[in-house]
Amino acid sequence: MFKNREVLRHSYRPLILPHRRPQIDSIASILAPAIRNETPSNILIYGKTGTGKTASVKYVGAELENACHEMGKACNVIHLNCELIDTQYRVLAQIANELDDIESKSSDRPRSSIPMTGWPTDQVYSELKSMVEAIGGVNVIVLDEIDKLVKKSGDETLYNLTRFNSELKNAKISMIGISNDLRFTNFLDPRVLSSLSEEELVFPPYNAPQLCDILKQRADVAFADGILDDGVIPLCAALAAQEHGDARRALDLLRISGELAEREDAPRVTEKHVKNAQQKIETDSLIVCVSSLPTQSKAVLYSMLILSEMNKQVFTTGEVAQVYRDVAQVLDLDVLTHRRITDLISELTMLGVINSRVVSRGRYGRTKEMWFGTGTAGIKKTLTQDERFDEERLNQIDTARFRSIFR
Ligand SMILES: Nc1ncnc2c1ncn2[C@@H]1O[C@H](COP(=O)(O)OP(=O)(O)OP(=O)(O)O)[C@@H](O)[C@H]1O
Repeated sequence: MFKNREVLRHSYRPLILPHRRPQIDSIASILAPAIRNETPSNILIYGKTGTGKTASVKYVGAELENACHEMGKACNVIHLNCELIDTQYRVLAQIANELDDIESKSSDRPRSSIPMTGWPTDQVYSELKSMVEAIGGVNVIVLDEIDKLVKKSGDETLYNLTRFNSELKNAKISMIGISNDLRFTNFLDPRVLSSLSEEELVFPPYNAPQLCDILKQRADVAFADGILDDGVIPLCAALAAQEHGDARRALDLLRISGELAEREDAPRVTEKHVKNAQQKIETDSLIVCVSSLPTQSKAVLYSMLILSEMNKQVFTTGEVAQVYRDVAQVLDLDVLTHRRITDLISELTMLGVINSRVVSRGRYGRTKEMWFGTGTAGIKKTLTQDERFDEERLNQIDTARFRSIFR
């Protein structure tokens, strides 16, 4: 089935990125001064998930390093993922480590010894400064998922990095921030924001024909010849285009469709495999979402499961609240107010764990009705894997009583 499955993985970096030429050209022209040993403007890049931001920045970064290398100019591009590196200390230490790795290949300068924890931040900062100064040239620091850094540690790191240039004589620093959530800019000091966003670029979502081109390019290398039915790529592209034009989702759909076909020894990948792949992705993400819920939300959800196991397809907030009180008691949780339960139900709806609608009951006012969209087996398994949802305790809930109330 597969010639090279790795090509469909997120980590694979294609040599050509269809439909990103304008964005790539913009980044390249903003970074071009590095070739003349001048400081490029800082860039803030924004776009929904899977719109090729990271891939495009890495592509231009590699081209820039090559071009500078050929012209004998010093230039380093350091790419940090702030989901993992989310404190000022780690950002500074990681930049130092990466510069070390790059430099140790081309010079016999002794390696820096900044540990990943332990030093006062001031010391890390001044060690990094002397290191950058010794290396010289232009250093482009890419802070991918920059919103995570700001959320965790505020804007101090960015403030310090933006004032770096004024303290350097022999070297230059420029920054690229990448994010799919612009709300983080509300937490930035206006001076930091204006410095970080000297240039701003927006990556629009891909539409279905564009996703088709991206998938075709990867599929040619990934799959054995003629193994994909004609409708497979257009269907993956259409489904991912509905999902805010996410190339990562499109690639996942194509890879999982192939894996499902392979597992059942099918001769070809068909549209049926794509539909099953879509369902698998949705179930998997639902399970990840349920497992990360706070305990009280899990208790509310468990109450809904009890109702659905009584063959109640649709239930109301009042019914959920009634069952919840018993669930909370057997699990030794504080019993929340009706108001809080209503809030948690709204959150579960927003997360897509349950469906709900508000219905009018004439002179009795309005009430919320809710129901599960997909099967509940995965949700139940995930909830009962939480050690606080002890089976023995849950068995103490008097479901027979509810059966008689809610008949
Ligand atoms: N134009 C493109 N051509 C080929 N592959 C692409 C293209 N755009 C994105 N991809 C692929 O889609 C996946 C996601 O892309 P990328 O990581 O660049 O998205 P992103 O916008 O940075 O997403 P996030 O905000 O979630 O980090 C990667 O595997 C990447 O190779």
